[in-house]
Amino acid sequence: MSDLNKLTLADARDRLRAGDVTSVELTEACLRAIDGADQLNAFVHKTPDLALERAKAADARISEGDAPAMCGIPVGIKDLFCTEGVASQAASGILKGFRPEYESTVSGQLRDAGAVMLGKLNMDEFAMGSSNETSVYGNAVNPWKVDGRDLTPGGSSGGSAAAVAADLCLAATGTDTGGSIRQPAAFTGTVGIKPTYGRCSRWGIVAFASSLDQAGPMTKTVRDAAIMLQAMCGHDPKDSTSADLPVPDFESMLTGDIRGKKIGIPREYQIDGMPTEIAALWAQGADMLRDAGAEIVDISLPHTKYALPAYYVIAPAEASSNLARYDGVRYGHRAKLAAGDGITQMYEKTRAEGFGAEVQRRVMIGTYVLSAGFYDAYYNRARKVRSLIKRDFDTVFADGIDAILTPATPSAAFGLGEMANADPVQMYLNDVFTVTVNLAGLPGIALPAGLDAQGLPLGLQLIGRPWEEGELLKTAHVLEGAAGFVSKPAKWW
Ligand SMILES: NC(=O)C[C@H](N)C(=O)O
Repeated sequence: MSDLNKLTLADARDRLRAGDVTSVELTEACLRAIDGADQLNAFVHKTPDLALERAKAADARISEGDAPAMCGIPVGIKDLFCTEGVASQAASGILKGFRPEYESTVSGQLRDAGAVMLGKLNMDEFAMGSSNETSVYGNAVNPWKVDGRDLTPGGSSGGSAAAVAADLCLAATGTDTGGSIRQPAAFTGTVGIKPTYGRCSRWGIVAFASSLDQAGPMTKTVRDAAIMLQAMCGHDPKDSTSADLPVPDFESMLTGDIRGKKIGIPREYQIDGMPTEIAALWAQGADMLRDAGAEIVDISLPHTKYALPAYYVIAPAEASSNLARYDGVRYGHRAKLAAGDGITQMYEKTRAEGFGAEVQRRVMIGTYVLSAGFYDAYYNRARKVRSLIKRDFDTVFADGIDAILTPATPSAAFGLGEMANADPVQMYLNDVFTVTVNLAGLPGIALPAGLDAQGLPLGLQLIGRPWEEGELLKTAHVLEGAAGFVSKPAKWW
């Protein structure tokens, strides 16, 4: 059977359970697709032998009637997740050759549920970036193209998004610190959900900014996101911020009924220079939800404009602390030393060689804002702003708002090279609609809702109340159905 790689996760699950198809067949179809897609540079470490071994084990489980939903499903894992015995580099030169002896909790949960890892996916170095261009492996390429121009798949989970959009895997893991799941999803016509902070364990995921980082699924449909998220959630005593809360059956919540829900439209997200197509799509999204029986309410989140500067103080501050561990002693790369070099030169040379320019920039910014003379002026201030942003959301939710609708990104996918060489702040502006959600610890989902005039996908974002991913997925599912986005990129790779 050909084209099995094009199935949705839900269809594949149903067909596996019905005995229509085997995990080995699904896995082989994905491995063929991956081998034919080197130009996309999405998979940076392929594990075909391991995948086939796991697929056979999954088939055995399914035939015994012991089949959790993810059993036998071929997936890609972002290079930020530590995977036992398999290269895990966070797309950084400093982790070259690192093969963890342990598995991250989330990828371990997927493995234990029978999911089949096909390999590791490209990303921005240490998840710092919005275009995948800071990767030590070179950037992944968006399967969507216009006028023969290569486009970014977004970042940092750009390899995950490209792989799902190009049907190289049925679904992938991503992580999101300031938009890294939702922006690439929007750029590639795929679905990505960042759950509430604390929903998915961070244990074994290379840390960027620990108070913001969350894992989540990247999938072809909202239903697939519900199924995969279920398998990624749960309490983990190894992560002190992991929530000890029951995980609802997300898929069963996709009832299609959102009558009476109150959807907020925040006026501060109407930013200067927003492309008219994005403004129009946003308005259409609101109309679709209204037509489905929701009430659309204008709301205000007054501190929104301070979110981006606060994020780009807090995230680098935490990164500078987290990345201090890469010193040439414990992990990966160590610089060659000259005669007479001491430990200080070893640190300096190793870190100068091992980290790329964006990572170095963030370590320097982070160190600066945490330094004794500037701590109050920058870091503490940013933390206060963060509290105000969270309070904005608390207020609208207390007023009865169930979810908030915004654009996912301020533009469609841009050309590779277009922003990488510009002022870094231009790149940071990509996160204008997404960082508030991380700062407030809320769940947010991006889903494809239309095409721009050039034929590129555009995404909308829904932001939910804390711990209400099920309700958020329900609303997203209705919006997905109404938007009827079915386009796929034309194959050129
Ligand atoms: N990690 C993320 O969520 C991506 C964000 N654009 C950043 O560079 O911080």
